[in-house]
Amino acid sequence: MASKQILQELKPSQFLSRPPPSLSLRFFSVSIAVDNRNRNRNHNHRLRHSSSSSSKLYNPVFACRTSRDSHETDSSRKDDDSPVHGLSEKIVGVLGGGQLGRMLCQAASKMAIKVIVLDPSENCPASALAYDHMVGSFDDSATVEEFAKRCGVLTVETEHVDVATLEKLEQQGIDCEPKASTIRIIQDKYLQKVHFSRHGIPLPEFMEINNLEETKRAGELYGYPLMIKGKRLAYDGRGNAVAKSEGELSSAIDVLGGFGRGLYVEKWAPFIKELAVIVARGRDNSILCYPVVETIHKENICHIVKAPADVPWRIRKLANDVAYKAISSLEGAGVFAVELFLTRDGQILLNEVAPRPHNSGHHTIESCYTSQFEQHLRAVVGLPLGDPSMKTPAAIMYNLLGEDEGEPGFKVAHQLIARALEIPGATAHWYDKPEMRRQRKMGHITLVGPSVGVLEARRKSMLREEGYENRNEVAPRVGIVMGSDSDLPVMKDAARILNMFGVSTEEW
Ligand SMILES: Nc1c(C(=O)O)ncn1[C@@H]1O[C@H](COP(=O)(O)O)[C@@H](O)[C@H]1O
Repeated sequence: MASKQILQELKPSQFLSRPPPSLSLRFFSVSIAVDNRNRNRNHNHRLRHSSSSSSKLYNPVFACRTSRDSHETDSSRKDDDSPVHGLSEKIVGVLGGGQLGRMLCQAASKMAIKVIVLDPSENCPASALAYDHMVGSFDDSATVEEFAKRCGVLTVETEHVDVATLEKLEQQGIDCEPKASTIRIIQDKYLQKVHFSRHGIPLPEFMEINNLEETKRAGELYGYPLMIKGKRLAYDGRGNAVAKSEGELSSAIDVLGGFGRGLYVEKWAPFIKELAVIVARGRDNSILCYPVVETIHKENICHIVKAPADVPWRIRKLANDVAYKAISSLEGAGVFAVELFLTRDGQILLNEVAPRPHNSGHHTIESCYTSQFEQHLRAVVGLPLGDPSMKTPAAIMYNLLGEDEGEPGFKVAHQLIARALEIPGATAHWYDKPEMRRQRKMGHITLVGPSVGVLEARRKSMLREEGYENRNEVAPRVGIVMGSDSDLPVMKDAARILNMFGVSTEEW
């Protein structure tokens, strides 16, 4: 297990060995590393991984604060063991240390809540900001058990964790939020579908497939295109394949790794928009929903999020109701993301749920009174949930996906960030992943401002998309207010005309 000290030694040279392409971004990266080194020196906190630390494990606050050297004096040890006085004394253990873990750490620092992460990569995005980082696999039973002993509450930033161990730990009294039962249901997308259909949540039709014959029968029943999905370990588009005809079934199944990995099919949902709702549940079972957003995917990966979604009030209400009902059927505290399809005929169907903060909620950092990350921490430690409403009229989140491998990829991303920094209302988030890969989520940019239309123009200008060089920010949005039901015929015609001219409307 690497100690923080080793990481401190590694990080600066790692920055130097990969010269960032622009001076301003170089400063950006280095300043974070330096801050962190100072912070760690001040706090002098490290996980002790030997069994000798077990005498302190009953107290999660003290468990992480073991003294640096065996020859330290009693008084320094006493100081090390003094209780923390953050907004919660619980140490939050997070399985996974990717960008979601990193943003949890950022939110935690505001409240002086201590977050420790378990992640196999020594320089994972959360490592530099976590109170501590245990280097190890969140899919390895012994490691998860060892890690859990040091936490007041255990949570996840990825659902692809060893759930059997979480169940065992819960039986031993370890507090997991959300509950292991929830992770078990969600990490298997087929089980997820079975669970939600049993709870009356509207879904695309689906069925398990074990061989080509069954898949062909599903194709006859549901028609084409047919969506084929892996049950487990599917994320960021990996694990989904579309067969446009019966002839494409075999190759789609091969792409997914064959029937051995566990597959199921879904009837193609004729959606006109993809929507998402972040839902928070506190330990007291109180539930709050964030505003409905529209998500735009490219090659199955989230690309753009628009908040609030430009859909009629009735659709927003329906989306909220479905999301609320779905999350009510699961156990445990935290934030959950509910991804939805809006179909041509105005139905809302559940696509899938994540038991953690989610890409569709990144905009909340700048646009909502309580970000999804702060909310998740509040929920799992048992603080009151915060206000999820938007404090800006609109937000757009744009993912910085790897455009190229290695250095050329860093260069493209950093050039775009440099342009984003000149846009009013823009905030750049860079996850500090050591390796650049095509389509990998490397960072994101959030734009906040007066309307989604204005922000869309700013986003396009940032990307230098054709026709937006002059920052054309005219994008009207008309509110339709009815005094009484008798206004309906007139208002309906007004809405139809506005729609004909591509002017977005909102009914109040
Ligand atoms: N993108 C997702 C998903 C998902 O989409 O299912 N689950 C977790 N994450 C975030 O991505 C990181 C891994 O990112 P990389 O694959 O780029 O290393 C996780 O640690 C979590 O923060």
